[in-house]
Amino acid sequence: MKLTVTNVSKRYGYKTFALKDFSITIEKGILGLLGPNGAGKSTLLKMIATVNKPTEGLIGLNKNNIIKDPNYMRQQLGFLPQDFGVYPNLNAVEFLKYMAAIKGVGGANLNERINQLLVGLNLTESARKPIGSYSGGMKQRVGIAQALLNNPKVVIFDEPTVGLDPEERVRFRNLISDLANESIVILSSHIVSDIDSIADKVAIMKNGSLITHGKQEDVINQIRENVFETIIQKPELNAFKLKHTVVSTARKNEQLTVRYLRGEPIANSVPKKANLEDAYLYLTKTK
Ligand SMILES: Nc1ncnc2c1ncn2[C@@H]1O[C@H](COP(=O)(O)OP(=O)(O)OP(=O)(O)O)[C@@H](O)[C@H]1O
Repeated sequence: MKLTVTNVSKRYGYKTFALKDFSITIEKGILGLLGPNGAGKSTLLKMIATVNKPTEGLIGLNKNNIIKDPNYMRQQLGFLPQDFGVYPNLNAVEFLKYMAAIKGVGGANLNERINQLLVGLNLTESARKPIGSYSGGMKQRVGIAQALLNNPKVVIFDEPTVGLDPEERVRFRNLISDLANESIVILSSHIVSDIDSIADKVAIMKNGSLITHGKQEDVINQIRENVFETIIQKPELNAFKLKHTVVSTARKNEQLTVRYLRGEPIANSVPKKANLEDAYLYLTKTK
């Protein structure tokens, strides 16, 4: 399995470039796609999922041009779009059967597959209730289930963990880590903690461009000497933020322990081991 995005641009109207000359090669495993709002993540994922077309460039799957032959991708694709909608009057089982029919998934194993997904996503108790009565997180889990119905070889989740509580996030991680042995799994988020414990590789985007792409440890290594901690007085925080990118603050009485990314080094700072959150902020905010 090899997905290649080559010099892809997407322009909306005359001026807005959602994606600019974007290239990436994606192989089996989990890729975390990170970027702030408007970076172009959804635009990229929709084009890979063949529901939007590039203005320029090529997208290929195993050397097949999927812009010309979208069905090659569609046959092996599972997609959870960001704005996924459900039919509120159907229950989860009915909805999954409906989606299976549309995708052309059938056969003797369908009921068993639906059952597996309902168990894997903790939906069995509510499976016979109309989806309209579900919480946002439950609807999202139905969306995840429909993406996995056809045992896809390319799985695209656009912001899959939106609305999921911590326990469900863990469940989601377990579910997709098995998939990654055989498939390309791409998940987008602007929340680093959704990605760092799960993704083999990460790609960081900003303003329609790829800033970096690689194994997590290699991306983190790029900024390894730029993370510091220091203690300041609470009223100093705003002035401090003008000079430095602050990753986090912890309050201790009137003092703050501040984790920050180096602009200019300041006295009494202690170097810290960088993590993916630091790298993401460094690469998207300080450049
Ligand atoms: N249909 C459209 N028409 C015009 N502009 C669009 C359209 N879709 C996206 N854009 C613009 O393209 C840019 C990238 O949007 P996109 O939704 O791909 O970003 P994103 O990284 O997914 O952001 P978010 O995290 O907010 O979902 C934004 O400036 C957005 O306003």
